[in-house]
Amino acid sequence: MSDKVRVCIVGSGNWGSAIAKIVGVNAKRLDTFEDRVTMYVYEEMIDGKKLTEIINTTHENVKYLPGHKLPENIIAVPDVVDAAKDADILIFVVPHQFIRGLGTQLLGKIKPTAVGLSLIKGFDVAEGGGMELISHLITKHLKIPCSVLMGANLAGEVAEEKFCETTIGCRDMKIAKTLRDLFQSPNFRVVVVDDVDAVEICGALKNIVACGAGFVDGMGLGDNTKAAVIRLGLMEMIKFVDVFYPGSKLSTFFESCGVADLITTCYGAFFGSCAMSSNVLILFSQHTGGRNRKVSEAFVKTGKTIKQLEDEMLNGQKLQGPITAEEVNFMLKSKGMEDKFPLFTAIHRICTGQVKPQGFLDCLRNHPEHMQTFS
Ligand SMILES: NC(=O)c1ccc[n+]([C@@H]2O[C@H](COP(=O)([O-])OP(=O)(O)OC[C@H]3O[C@@H](n4cnc5c(N)ncnc54)[C@H](O)[C@@H]3O)[C@@H](O)[C@H]2O)c1
Ligand SMILES: O=P(O)(O)OC[C@H](O)CO
Repeated sequence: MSDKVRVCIVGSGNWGSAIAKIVGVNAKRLDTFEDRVTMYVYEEMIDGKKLTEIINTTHENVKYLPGHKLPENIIAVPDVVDAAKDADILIFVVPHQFIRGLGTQLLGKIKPTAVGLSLIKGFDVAEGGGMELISHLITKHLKIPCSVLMGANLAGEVAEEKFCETTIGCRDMKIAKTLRDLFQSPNFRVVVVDDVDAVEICGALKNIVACGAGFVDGMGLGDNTKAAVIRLGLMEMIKFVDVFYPGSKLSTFFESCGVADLITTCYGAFFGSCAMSSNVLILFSQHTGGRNRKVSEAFVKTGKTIKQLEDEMLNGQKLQGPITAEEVNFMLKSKGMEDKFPLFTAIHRICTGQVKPQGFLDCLRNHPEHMQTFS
């Protein structure tokens, strides 16, 4: 790369907007980068005004990250090609179901020397029952190398500048420093590793496990049960990487993208507050944390479908866990391997109404992890 590095953020949802706060500040602060950072915004009308115009005048994404100012050098652009065509670094951060469509629009329209960085947690279903990593899909379609950034990073907390860590899985260590510098801040600490596929798979699979954690909360089971879900989920994540992407390192699962992301997504903060009314103490409590956990808890408590709850609870934000479970199941089924990943399989069946949430306990009880044999 020569001259100043130009950056484009492809996506402006909850995470895209939170990361724009950090990237915007760093691009302005560091001489290496061009100040102006473009952000592709999927255009929509909010109270009769275009979201891009609102962002460019008020510097707030009032729909997906209300209450937080974006740096003024973040420029919202409604056309993805206009936003991306001059960029040296393309940060992909859209819900994974939209990446194929955007890739098609960008084909042949970006700099051939550009590099990609995917913050997208999910998979793509390949023809014939296989699955493709989103970073591989970006490389295949756009002919650019693509690294990944995944971690225990609830967007709201990152936007509030609460301390956290993240993991960059970098394909080419020559650009590791540039990528690290673009994201690192006092409260967003970056560790770069070279085990790229495992980093990405951790980010995608933890969303399935988060649904399991939500079921446990919905059924009123305790923290011990949830810890079992997290542990069995982690074991299936490790096995998944071992079987389908052999050669990865166990240490990657101990980075922010692994165990730490599982914990933050499956727990989330529990906020309590109280008030006095007619001498009666009223307690209010609210679970925040990950959307997958939250919606899955409501799924058990209300009996509504995941789609209904996504529409009702998330104001346009998108769930990744249930569709990732479906994509993983599609592949496991086609390979006759559903029983090797019983937790992922049960979560998919519960999300799609094939099995009642109460059936999840049977899955935990009968998990192969408990079927030791002794000679
Ligand atoms: N939100 C988080 O806390 C968080 C943290 C880390 C990683 N992630 C991951 O980042 C990715 C993006 O998540 P997010 O939270 O920024 O998004 P989000 O859930 O807020 O999704 C909404 C976004 O999708 C856009 N959109 C809607 N329809 C579209 C279409 N047809 N084409 C293109 N875009 C469309 C909306 O305009 C909006 O920008 C996901 O893979 C997610 O798992 C999210
Ligand atoms: O809100 P979720 O469940 O999509 O999770 C958000 C992030 O992935 C947490 O790291």
